[in-house]
Amino acid sequence: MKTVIIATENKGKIKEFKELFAEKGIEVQSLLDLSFPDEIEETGSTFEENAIIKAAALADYYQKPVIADDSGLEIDALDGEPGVYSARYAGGAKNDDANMEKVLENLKGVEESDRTARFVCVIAVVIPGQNPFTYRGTCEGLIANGKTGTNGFGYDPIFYLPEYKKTMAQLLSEEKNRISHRANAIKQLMTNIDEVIG
Ligand SMILES: O=c1[nH]c(=O)c2ncn([C@@H]3O[C@H](COP(=O)(O)OP(=O)(O)OP(=O)(O)O)[C@@H](O)[C@H]3O)c2[nH]1
Ligand SMILES: [Mg+2]
Repeated sequence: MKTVIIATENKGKIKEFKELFAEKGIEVQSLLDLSFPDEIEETGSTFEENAIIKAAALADYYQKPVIADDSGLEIDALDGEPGVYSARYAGGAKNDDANMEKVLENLKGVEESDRTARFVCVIAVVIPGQNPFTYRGTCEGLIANGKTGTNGFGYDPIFYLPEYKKTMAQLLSEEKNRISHRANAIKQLMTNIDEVIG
């Protein structure tokens, strides 16, 4: 079976990458399967920069093609926050519940029509000796007034999809994997996947 290395330690992302790549008969190896020795600092100011930083760190070390996902939530009423800081919005350790509480607090009193937001997923591909390239997928929705649903990860319980009348966390994984920002970016990546898995 062909294998692709993904420079992530986020279990929610890994599950979705495994599901979406399994459909193509490709196995996924993540930072949870490898013994990469360093902590990767996400010092970029865009999803593209951070995704390239993560993929390049592993591609340099293993001398193999590597992909990475940098993603997050952009809320229009908060000028695009939490954006690249989505994982650590409430500070310190990554805590999905604290992050969602902070978003809900910051949007108190904001009317439904002004609660527009999108998930963004940028996938970077770094092949040793070549210029990196990226793919960007998005998914539009609204920030709900509270949390609903238990599937998915991150901000999914407060991300409402008017078309489905459900939050992202109420969708089955098959449904999320058809419409999500990550699914959208992976679809674009698949057009070039032979280069990445050699
Ligand atoms: O509800 C959500 N559904 C999603 O589908 C989703 N995708 C991303 N996010 C949020 O954005 C952060 C990414 O930050 P991020 O790209 O730096 O990843 P991370 O730090 O969690 O792991 P790594 O890949 O860097 O190892 C994550 O932690 C989440 O809070 C999502 N939230
Ligand atoms: Mg991260």
